[in-house]
Amino acid sequence: MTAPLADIQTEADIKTLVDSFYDKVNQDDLLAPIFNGVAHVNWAAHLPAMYDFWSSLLLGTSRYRGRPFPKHLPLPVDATHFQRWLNLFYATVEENFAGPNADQAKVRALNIATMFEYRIRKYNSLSIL
Ligand code: HEM
Repeated sequence: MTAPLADIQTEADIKTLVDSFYDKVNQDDLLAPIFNGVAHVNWAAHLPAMYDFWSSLLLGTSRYRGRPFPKHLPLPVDATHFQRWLNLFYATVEENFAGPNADQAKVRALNIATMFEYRIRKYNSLSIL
């Protein structure tokens, strides 16, 4: 029998979550070209920003002070990309963790992805008028 999974509780857990998630993103046929081909993401800077982001949301550390939405607005992404992003994120959480913070991670991701997708779609439809 395998041991039950623990919840997301420490900075090391946040790092596991973020690193495992972006490993999946980097192997994904739909998302990897956006991160690497379109946005040319500097992973050495992006990963620490994402540790801060998830640490703020899940551990209440308030370390993240950025505004993520503007970085997403110019990207060529639609609901398909956000659905894939969520699938990979949920899979990462469920492979590694279980508990209230793990559930919270999925809820926050779903809410933010839904809001980003809506705002990008709205912006793109208005700009062709
Ligand atoms: C289609 C899905 C998504 C794509 C393709 C995407 C792509 C990107 C890219 C290219 C960046 C900029 C990295 C850089 O600074 O070079 C970024 C930053 C970021 N993304 Fe996403 N993203 C997606 C969804 C999400 C979602 C759902 C969330 C939140 C749950 C999120 C949170 C962030 C945050 C916090 C940053 C850092 C912004 C900063 O530097 O302050 N992203 N993303």
